Amino acid sequence: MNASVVGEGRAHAKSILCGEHAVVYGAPAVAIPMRQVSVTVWARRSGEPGGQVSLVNVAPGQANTADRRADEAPAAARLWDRSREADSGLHDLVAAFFRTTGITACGIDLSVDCAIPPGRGMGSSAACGRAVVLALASLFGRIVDADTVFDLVQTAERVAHGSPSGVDTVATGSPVPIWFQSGVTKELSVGLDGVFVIADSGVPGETKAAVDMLRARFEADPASRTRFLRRSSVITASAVEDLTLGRAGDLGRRLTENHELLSEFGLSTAELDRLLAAALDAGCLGGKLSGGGLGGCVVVLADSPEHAERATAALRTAGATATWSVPTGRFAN
Ligand SMILES: Nc1ncnc2c1ncn2[C@@H]1O[C@H](COP(=O)(O)OP(=O)(O)O)[C@@H](O)[C@H]1O
Ligand SMILES: C[C@@](O)(CCOP(=O)(O)O)CC(=O)O
Repeated sequence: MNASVVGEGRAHAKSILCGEHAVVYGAPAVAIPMRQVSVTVWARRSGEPGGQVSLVNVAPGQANTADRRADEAPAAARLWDRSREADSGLHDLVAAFFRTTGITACGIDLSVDCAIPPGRGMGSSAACGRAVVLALASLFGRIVDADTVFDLVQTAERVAHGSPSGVDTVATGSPVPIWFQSGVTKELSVGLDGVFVIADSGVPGETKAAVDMLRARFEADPASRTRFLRRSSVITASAVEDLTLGRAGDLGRRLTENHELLSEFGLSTAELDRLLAAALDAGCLGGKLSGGGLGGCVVVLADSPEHAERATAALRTAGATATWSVPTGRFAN
C-alpha cells in the first residue's frame, strides 16, 4: 500500500442480542451487524504540529450514499459535536496509532460523517474509533492487523466507557453476527429466518453511567453479581443455539428473558418498556433493550417481513424516533 493524500475508513453500527453488561465481567455476548448505518472518516495531514488532531463532522448521511473515491472527501460542512469530543477518546487513539506503528507523528485532520446516533447502544464510539484507525492506516499506506486495530480502538473505548469489554470494537467491523467472550470472537452461522427490528427510544443512554451504576450495585451485593452473570450466560448459550438452529420462537423468548434480567438490575426505562410492549402486542416473538441501557434502543424479533412491518408501525406509534430492519438473510458472507 502507498501513502495517499486522503485516507478513508468505515465501520458500521451493531446491536447486542444478548449478554450486554455481563460481557464486561467475562461472560459471553452475541451481537449482530447493522451495516446500513455507518460512519466514514477521512484523514488528512494538517499543517499543525506533530500529534495534533482536529475533528470536524460532515453532513450526515454522506457515508451511506454512493461509493466515494478517497481523493473525493467532501468539504467539512458541520462541526464535530464539541460537547462530546473530549470524551470520544479519538485524540488518544491517534496518539496511540503513531506510537504503535512507529510513524512520525504529524498533525491530522479528521472529517467524520457519522450516521450512527451516539449513546443509543448502537456502538457509535467503537465504530468512530475503528473508522479512524482504518482511515489513518490508509492515509499512511499501512496494513494494520486485526489485533492491532482491536487494541487501538480499545484505547478510545476506555476513554468513552471506562472498562469496555471489546464486543462493540469487534462487532462494528464484522459483517456477520458474533459471539464474544473476554477478547475471543467466533463468527456465528445463522440458520434463522426472521427479521430483527431495532428501534430508537430517542432518549440517549450513557453507557459509562450504566456500567458504573451496575458495578456499584454488584459491590454492594456481590451475590447479585453471581446471579446476574449466571443467568445472562445461560440465556446467551441458548440464544446461540436458537440462532444457529433457526428456532425463532425460542430465541424470541430468550430475548425477552434477557430484557427482564437487565430490567431487574435497573437498566431499562419507561420508554424502552413501552416500545417492547408495543412490539409484542404487534406479534413479535420477543425483544429487549440493546447495549448500555438507561435509554437507547430496543431490538425485537419478527418471524416474517410482514410481521416486521407491523412491528415497525407499532414501534413508531409507541414513540420510536427511528427504526431499522435487519433481515437474517443479510448475514450471508
Ligand atoms: N457524531 C459524534 N460526535 C461526537 N462524538 C461522538 C459522535 N459519535 C460518537 N461519539 C463519541 O461516542 C460516545 C458515545 O458512545 P457510547 O456512550 O458508548 O454510546 P454508543 O452506545 O453509541 O456506543 C460519545 O459520548 C462521543 O464520545
Ligand atoms: C454495556 C456494554 O456491554 C455494551 C455497550 O454497548 P454500547 O456502547 O451502549 O453500544 C459495555 C461493554 O461491553 O463494554
